[in-house]
Amino acid sequence: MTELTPREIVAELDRHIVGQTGAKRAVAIALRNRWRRKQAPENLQGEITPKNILMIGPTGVGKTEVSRRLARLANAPFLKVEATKFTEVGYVGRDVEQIIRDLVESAVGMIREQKRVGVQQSATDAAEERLLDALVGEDAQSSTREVFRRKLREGELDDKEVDIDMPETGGPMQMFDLPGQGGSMGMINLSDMLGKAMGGRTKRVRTTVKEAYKPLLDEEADKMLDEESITREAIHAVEQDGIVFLDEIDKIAAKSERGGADVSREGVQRDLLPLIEGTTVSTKRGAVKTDHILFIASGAFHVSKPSDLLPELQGRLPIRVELDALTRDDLRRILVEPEASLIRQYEALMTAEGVTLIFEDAAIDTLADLAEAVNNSVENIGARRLQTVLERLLDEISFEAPDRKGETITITADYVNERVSGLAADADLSKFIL
Ligand SMILES: Nc1ncnc2c1ncn2[C@@H]1O[C@H](COP(=O)(O)OP(=O)(O)OP(=O)(O)O)[C@@H](O)[C@H]1O
Repeated sequence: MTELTPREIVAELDRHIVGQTGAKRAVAIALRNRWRRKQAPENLQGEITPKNILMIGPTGVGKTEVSRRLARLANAPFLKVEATKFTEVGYVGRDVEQIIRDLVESAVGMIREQKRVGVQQSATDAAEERLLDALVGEDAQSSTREVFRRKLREGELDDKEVDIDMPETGGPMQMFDLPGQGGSMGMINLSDMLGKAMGGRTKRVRTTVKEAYKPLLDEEADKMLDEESITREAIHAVEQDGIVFLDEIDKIAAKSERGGADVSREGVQRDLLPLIEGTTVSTKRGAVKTDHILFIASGAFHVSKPSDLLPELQGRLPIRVELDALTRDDLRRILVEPEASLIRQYEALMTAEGVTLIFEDAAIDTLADLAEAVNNSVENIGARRLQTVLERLLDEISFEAPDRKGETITITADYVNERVSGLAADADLSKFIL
């Protein structure tokens, strides 16, 4: 749980996202409120539910990015899902609960990863001991063992064959759905179950030291990780800190009088309601309460309006923030200011080839001008346009880079014009290439 103040959270987000102060402030308050709730008397904590957010703004202006960065900052489980996914053919009501199941799985991955780091050293030690057992036998003199340990660490024994007991995997994972329980809730991993029941069967295999090392390391690490506590912590993280980003909510906002597809859209809204209001979802890892999960819904609302959403849903998304369309100056700043800006990414990629890439200021100006022009003439896809324009600009250099090791390549405005302007001026070509 982060103890950052809203101002500090906004400052952190500023390192990655240009502008959009309203959205940054709203998510910063939402995150701080979580910390505040934890300070409140226990009997009140259950009553304080998150104030969910509705982000309104065109595509590619940073709605997802603000939310994703917030989640990363808070070390919170995060899931992005498109609301329209649930209007598709074959959709059956309860499927929206899959959102929570997926969130739990992402939290399990996150917690497992954190814990693996913690046991890395002991797992390495244990794997080494097992390899030494296989190499010199368990009863060897300690001096012999140490000689082999040194050789092992120096890679001298990589190709030596050893017999090692490995867990029996029993082929591909066998999963089946328990009838009548819906979705993957009833999903049981048979090999897990049988493995546990039989105390984890192993099989002796002959392999090289090098081949054996990684599986042994994983096995030892997993032995040290307690699955139950991973699951428990994951569910706790989802319930207390989870963030769900519901994209394209505007596309399921429609008055139902028109029938057909609209009925299905309203159906999805009705299905989403309990999740947002707070319910308990069954997952294969246990029950998950959704009361304190933060929902950030987002949409462009070009055609529909937030008031076209079901009143109950409107009430559950009380915080409204508008994100601005990106101006030419925003696009220019996005090229250079974020810590992992596209330009820095390309420079790093070229550095890997021994090529130094330098962008002149005038070149960056021209790139911003062109991105804005194509956004205006073809379709406004916001900052995503910078990716297509830069890719086009640099594809030749990217291709040739391995032959240009040691060179410094300066990107000038002329080079930008030469590579991209012609395309940008031709709307038909731009549609395909930029
Ligand atoms: N204001 C911004 N500052 C820095 N980068 C941005 C900004 N806006 C967008 N980007 C970059 O553009 C890409 C698309 O942004 P993002 O995914 O946030 O779009 P979005 O507003 O959520 O759109 P959509 O609703 O279509 O998903 C991302 O790579 C993001 O880093």
